Amino acid sequence: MPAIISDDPAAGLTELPFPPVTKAHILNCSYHNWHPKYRAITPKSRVVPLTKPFVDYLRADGIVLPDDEDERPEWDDDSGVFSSSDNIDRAPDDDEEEEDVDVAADWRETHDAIKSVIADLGGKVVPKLNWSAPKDATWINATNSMECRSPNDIYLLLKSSDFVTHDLEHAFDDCVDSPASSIQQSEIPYHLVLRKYFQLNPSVEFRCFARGRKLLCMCQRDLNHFDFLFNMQSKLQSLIQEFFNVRLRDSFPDDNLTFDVYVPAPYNKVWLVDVNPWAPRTDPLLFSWLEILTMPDPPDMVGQDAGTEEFVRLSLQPVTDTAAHSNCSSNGSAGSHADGAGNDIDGEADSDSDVDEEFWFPELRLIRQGDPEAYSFGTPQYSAHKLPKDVVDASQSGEGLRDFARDWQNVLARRQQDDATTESSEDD
Ligand SMILES: Nc1ncnc2c1ncn2[C@@H]1O[C@H](COP(=O)(O)OP(=O)(O)OP(=O)(O)O)[C@@H](O)[C@H]1O
Repeated sequence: MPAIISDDPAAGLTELPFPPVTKAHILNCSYHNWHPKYRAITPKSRVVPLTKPFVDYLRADGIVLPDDEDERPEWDDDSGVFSSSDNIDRAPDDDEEEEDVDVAADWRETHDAIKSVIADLGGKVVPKLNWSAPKDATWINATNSMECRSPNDIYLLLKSSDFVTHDLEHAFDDCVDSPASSIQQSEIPYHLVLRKYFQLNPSVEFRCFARGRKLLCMCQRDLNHFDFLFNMQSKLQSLIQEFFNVRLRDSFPDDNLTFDVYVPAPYNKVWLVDVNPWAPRTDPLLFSWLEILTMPDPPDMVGQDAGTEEFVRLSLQPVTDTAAHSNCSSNGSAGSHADGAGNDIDGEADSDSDVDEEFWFPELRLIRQGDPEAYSFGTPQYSAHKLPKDVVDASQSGEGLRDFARDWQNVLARRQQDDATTESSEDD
């Protein structure tokens, strides 16, 4: 019987066709490893190496915050938020007198380093560990965001985040290296990344996927519909493609990677925000990994692929934003072509004379108005990581961080008691 030949690249696959994920690849995507090389194209940040006692503190159950007179937050009735206040005159309560233990005794230097970096970066920072930011724990922060003004804000976020716990406990999960031959989880050099806080516009954050040192596709990071993006699609495609070719393609140690960029107004410069592993753990957002992994290779564009010179020529061409083609939106096909003037001409046959003016761009997938992707994010993201309302209420009780930790213990104790009561009444 003749073999059945299918055009579907996914036919017959029983699992996602990822190349083996190595620890070296995971480590290459750790902020402290890639940042020194890309410092000039990354928003301002500092990296604080973490000592084992500090990492042990992050790993420990429960949230006990170090006593730091400088940063005791104060509830402001007018603004309805906590505010950091220096030298708040506050008598210790009975509990404090009893527990005169310095939580930070073994990592006071790290604590002081963090404090001084916050000051150096203007007093407001956004933290992350080697790979992950505590995006799932913003509910616990007084600002309801990742903006931190004190070391204790940072500890509270990091210790409440499942994403950070993944960095601490599961960084090498699913890596193929033999356990004996390479670095162990316990030997990972952990670093705290502190990024200078700025008002970041989520509509112009994009996740990009590069395979075999070629940019395959990209999409919005924020899963809402932004109409204006459709008018500047080809400009964004060419900017990000140029950024990748010039800045990352030949310098990143691995052939495959995903990376996040930020393209703020007036949309002529690209910033590198993050590098992520080419692995199932990285969220493909508007794509599926199967779709990305089975996407055909981008064409070898003579000239476009040759390096920076041709890209200067490309970026000097006026870009007609309004000509953005619908094929590059959320249901578009992989890749699109643009002529020398930046107009998308996907799918059109060109005359021979046009051929050397043609450029291929990776697909930029956007959320259209009414897209289901947008609907499902009507509720806050990372909702799987949210906690019960009473825990959230305790965090916002207005009495400060130390009191929150105590309130949380009370909530847990009350829940245990309730459970015990329910069980005993069921037994009856
Ligand atoms: N300097 C900054 N100021 C304000 N917000 C920032 C700053 N840097 C990053 N952010 C926000 O934090 C978000 C998360 O940052 P980042 O991408 O580094 O986290 P991550 O945990 O690696 O995310 P993912 O798991 O999606 O890869 C960014 O999408 C951005 O919106």
